[in-house]
Amino acid sequence: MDAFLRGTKRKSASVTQASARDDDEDSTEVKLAMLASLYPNISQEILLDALLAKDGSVDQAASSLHDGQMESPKKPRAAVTVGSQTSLRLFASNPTVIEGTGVAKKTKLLSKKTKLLSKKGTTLYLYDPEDIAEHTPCSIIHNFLPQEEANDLLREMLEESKSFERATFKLFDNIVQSPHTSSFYVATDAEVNTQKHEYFYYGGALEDVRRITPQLLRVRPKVQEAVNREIQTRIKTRYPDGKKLKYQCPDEWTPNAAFVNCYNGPHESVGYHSDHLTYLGPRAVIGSLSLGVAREFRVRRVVPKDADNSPTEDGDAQGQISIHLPHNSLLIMHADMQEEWKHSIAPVQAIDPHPVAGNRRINVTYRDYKPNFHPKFTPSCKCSLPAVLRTVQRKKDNWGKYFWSKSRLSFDSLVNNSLALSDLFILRNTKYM
Ligand SMILES: O=C(O)CCC(=O)C(=O)O
Ligand SMILES: [Fe+2]
Repeated sequence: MDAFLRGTKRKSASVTQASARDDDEDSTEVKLAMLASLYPNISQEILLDALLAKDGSVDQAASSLHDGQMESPKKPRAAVTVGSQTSLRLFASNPTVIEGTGVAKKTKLLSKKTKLLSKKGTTLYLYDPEDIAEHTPCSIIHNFLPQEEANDLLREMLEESKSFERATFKLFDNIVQSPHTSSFYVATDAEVNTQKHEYFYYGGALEDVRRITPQLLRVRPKVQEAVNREIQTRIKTRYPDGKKLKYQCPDEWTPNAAFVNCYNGPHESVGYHSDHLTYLGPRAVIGSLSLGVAREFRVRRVVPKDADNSPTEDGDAQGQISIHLPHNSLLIMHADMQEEWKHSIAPVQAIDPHPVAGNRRINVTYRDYKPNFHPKFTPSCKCSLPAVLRTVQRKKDNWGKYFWSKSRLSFDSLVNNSLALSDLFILRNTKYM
């Protein structure tokens, strides 16, 4: 397997296209990039296995690789196919697999009351919208658009993606490239200009910002309507007392920007991350439309640790869940996703080609950039670079609190660079309470 992050020694190169993802101290992508720069000849898959085996510790993974403890996996990993659901039986404490295994058949996998558990070190595969809503902070709508509309958007984005580039960011002296290509779309020329000159993503400005295309525009109100409906359902059915979460914006979700990702072939991917909150604000909701080749969207909860570094819940709470994302499905990442979970698109050995897209998957993430998180309100750190809005994910003390952190041009220690640790944004966003 090709290394999916390429570390190229280019000391003087500037960061050309940063990412909208929040590659924080615990980002798998950054850790993999560090390992890849230490072991450029070892495949991404082995590096990932080493990281997982050492609970995400780069140091320990590096020494196990150095000592030759990690071997190439003997068996290739399974391809993403739309076939039968088998894994769920391993995880459900009282599984009731009722019917159906085919591509198009709706498979009712669990009775509603069944307790579903993911296990540390294994992956729980979910296909059914009810299961997904129950066990993750996401909901999914299959066959979201009329078929022709989905294909029109897919064709348009396949054409656009011919000129997409890999996001790059700087890691030590290396320029690291993202393992897929992307571009960013906003509504007006003025917004294109503002995005290029005022917004700041992971140490750099976006160079490739485009005006929204006819098909992206056509689909946008449908996404808006569906996402707002799903938000209300989520609030009523899942949140404590049927009330929105603390800090969740009460206003209608209004998509005004879209990141579009293209994954060309089975090895293109994106590592575990949470999305940047700096311009979306706390409790961000994202509408993510998948087109073309079906891929797996993997999610896992981030369980905070005590002061003595022991997890506050048993390890299984962090088990990986895989959500199947077929062509024309709309996944909604709800308000508890970016703060408490991480997500990724895993590389696979093989894919089922799509009749229109061939080996490509297009993903459109519609986002609501909030006016009161405009860059003019973003505080700067001492070195006068704009700060980044983050939440405390790992430590039980202060867990869930928001803070403005120094933006890292290189891989610094996040904690030492924090500007403040407080609910400070509330000062100007009281309605979020
Ligand atoms: O491709 C996907 O489904 C996810 C993309 C993603 O996580 C992102 O753009 O931040
Ligand atoms: Fe993301």
